[in-house]
Amino acid sequence: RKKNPTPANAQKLPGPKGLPVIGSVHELPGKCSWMKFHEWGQQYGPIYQVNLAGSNHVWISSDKIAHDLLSKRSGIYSDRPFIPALEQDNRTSGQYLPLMSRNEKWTRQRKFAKQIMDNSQKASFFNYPEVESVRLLFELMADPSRYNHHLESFIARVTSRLAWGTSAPSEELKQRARELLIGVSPTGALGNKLPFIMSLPEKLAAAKAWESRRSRTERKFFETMLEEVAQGLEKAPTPLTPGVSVKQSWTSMFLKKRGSWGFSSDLEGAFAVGMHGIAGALTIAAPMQSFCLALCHYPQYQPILHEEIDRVLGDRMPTYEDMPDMPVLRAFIRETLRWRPPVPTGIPHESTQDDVYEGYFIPKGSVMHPLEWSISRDPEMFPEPDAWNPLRWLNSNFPTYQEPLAKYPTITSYSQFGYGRRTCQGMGVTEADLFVGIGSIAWLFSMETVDESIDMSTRSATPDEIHTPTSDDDCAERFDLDALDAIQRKLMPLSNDSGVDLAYDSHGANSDLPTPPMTPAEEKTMRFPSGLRTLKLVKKVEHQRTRSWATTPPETPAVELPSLDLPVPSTIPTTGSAEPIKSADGSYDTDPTMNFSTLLIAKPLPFKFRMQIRNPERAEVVTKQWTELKMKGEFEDARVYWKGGNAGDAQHGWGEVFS
Ligand code: HEM
Repeated sequence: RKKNPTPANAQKLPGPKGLPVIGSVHELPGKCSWMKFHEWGQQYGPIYQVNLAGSNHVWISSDKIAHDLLSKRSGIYSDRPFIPALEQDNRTSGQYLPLMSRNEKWTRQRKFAKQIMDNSQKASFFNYPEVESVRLLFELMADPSRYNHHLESFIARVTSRLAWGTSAPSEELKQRARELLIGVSPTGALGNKLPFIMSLPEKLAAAKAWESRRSRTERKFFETMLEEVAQGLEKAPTPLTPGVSVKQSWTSMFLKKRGSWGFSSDLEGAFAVGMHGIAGALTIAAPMQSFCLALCHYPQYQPILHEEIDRVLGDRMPTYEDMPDMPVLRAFIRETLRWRPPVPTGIPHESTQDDVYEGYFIPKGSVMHPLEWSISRDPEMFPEPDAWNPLRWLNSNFPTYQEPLAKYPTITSYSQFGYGRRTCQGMGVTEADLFVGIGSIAWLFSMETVDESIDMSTRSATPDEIHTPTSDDDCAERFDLDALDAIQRKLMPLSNDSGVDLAYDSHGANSDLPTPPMTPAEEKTMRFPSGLRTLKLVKKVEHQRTRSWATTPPETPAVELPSLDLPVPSTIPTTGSAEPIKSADGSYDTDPTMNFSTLLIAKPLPFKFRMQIRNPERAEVVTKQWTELKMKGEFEDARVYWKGGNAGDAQHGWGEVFS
C-alpha cells in the first residue's frame, strides 16, 4: 500500500477489511474456499480486493470485467504470481508453462504447445480417446464401485498416450499431477502457507524435503520418458518400420524437429511435454465425475441425451467425428462445466503495472482471480444459475443459445479456460476427451440415485437423507450388473498352441439360472485380422429368460422428447433452482454435489448411485472390442518406475499426498 498509494483520481476497490498482517486469511474455510469469494462478490460487487497475508488479491465475478482487464489490457495482466512452496522459481525455471512469467521460455514453449496441439487435433488425437473409452466402459461394467478411479484412469491413459505414445505411465502421471497440485495450491503444501520454511535446511523442514524429492522424481520421470521415446524412434524411424511400432505422441513430434523449437536443452522439451501431460491428467476427469452427479440429480434430461445417442450412433460408440451431429451431448458437457467448474477459483494472473479501472485503483503486483464459480453463475447470462439445465444451450429462448447447432454449444473459448494471453492450451483435447468419454458412458449406461425417494433436483432433501460418501470403495452401490462380473470371470484366457483363446458368455446376467447346453452351431469362431490369434466367441442362442440388467432406461418423469429438428422445444421441464445446501457450520458437506476435494481442482468425491446397462447388445460390443484391443496389446498395464515399487527410495518415488 505504501509503495502504491491510491492516485487522486481513483478510489480503493471495496472488500473485507481483515486483520493487521494476516488480512482475511482467517475467514477462509478449509473447503470450498471459492464459495467464500463468491459470497464476498455478492456483498462487495463484481470486482473487489482482499488482503491475504500481505498480498493484494483482486477477485472478479463478471465475464465482462475479466475480459476488460485480462484480455483487453493483457499487456499488464499476463504475469503469474510467485509460488513459494516449489523448489525452483516457477516464474523463471522453464519447467511449468502455466506458471511461468511472460518471458522467452514462456513464448517459445507456448508456440511449441500450439503446434503439438494443432497437429494432434488434426489427427483426431490419434483416436486415443476412442480406444481408451472401450477400456473405460469395460472397467465400469466390471467394477462400477470404483467409477471415480476408472474415470481418472481414462483421462490419464489418453493423456499419457498423447504425451509419450503409451498408456503405461498413466498411474505415475496421476501421481505426478497430484503432487504438483499440492505444491501449487494455496491450501496444499505448507510452504505456501508459511513460505519461510522453504529457506530452512531440509532436515528441519519436512515439507521442503518432500518438495525436493517430488521435484527430483518428476525430472527423472520426464527424462526417462523422453529417452524411451527417442530410443523407439531410433529403432523405428518411420511408423511403418517392420516389426517395430512407435506410437505418435507429442514427444515424437518434439524429437522429430528437435533443433527447431529453440529450447535450451532436451530437458526443456521433456518438461514442455510433461507439463501438458500433468495439465491434462486430472483436470478433465473432474467434469466426467460431475456429469454422473448431474445425471442422477436431474434425471428428467437423461432421455433427451439417450434419444440423440440412439438416433445418431445406434449400436456403435461415439467418435470425435460425431461432434457436429450431437449438440445435445455437447450441451450436457457444456452445462456440466458451467455447473461445477473444474477450476472454480480460476488460475491467477499478476499485474505488472499500476492501473485504474472504472475509477478503481489496482496496484501493481495484484493477484488477479477470474472467479469461475461466480462468472458461470451470472444470472443475466444463466437464468436459474444453480440448476443444471443443459437445455439452456439448446433452447432459443435462453440468452446462451447460439446458432448453428452443428457448432454450438462448444466448450472452446469458454471462460473456464481463462483469459487473454494465458488461455488454456488444452481446450481441444479436453473437448475430445469429454465428448468421447461422456458420450460412451451415456451410450452404454443410464444412471439414477440409489434412493428414489430423494429428489435432489429440488434440493429438498434433509442432510440425513443424503448419501455421504467416505471412500472410493464405499461409493457406488453395485448396480444390477453382477452379470458383468460373470463376463469378466469368463474372459479368463484358455491357452492353446495357436495363441490365446478367450471365451465369454453373452448371457452372464443370471448366473443363478441354469445355463442351457450349447450346440456346436451356437459356437462361432472369429479370427483376428493379424491371423495370429484366435478368439473363440462362445455365443449362445437367445433364451426366454429375464436378465437382471436393465434393457430399458430407468423410469423418469414424463418429458417431451425433442424432435429431430432442433432446437429442443421449450416445454421440457426445468427444475432445481435452489442454492447448494449450506450446513450450520458454513460448510457445504451436506450437499453431495458440493462434496469436492480441497485442492485447486474441484474433484467431486465418490457418491452412491446406480448405473444400469441400457442395452445388453451394447455390453457385448464393448466386451468384444475390449477383447480384440487387449489381444492386440493396446491396453498396457500401468508401470512402476521406481526401484522397490511406487514408494521408491530416498531419492525418487511417490510422496505422501492428500486430496
Ligand atoms: C477441464 C479441463 C481444463 C480446464 C478447466 C483448464 C483450465 C485452465 C485455466 C483456467 C488456465 C489458466 C488460463 C488463464 O490464466 O487465463 C489454463 C491454462 C493452461 N492449460 Fe488448461 N485446463 C484444462 C485442461 C487442460 C489440458 C488437457 C491441457 C493440456 C493438455 C491444458 C494445458 C494448459 C496450459 C499449458 C495452460 C497454461 C497457458 C499459459 O499460461 O500460457 N489444460 N487451463
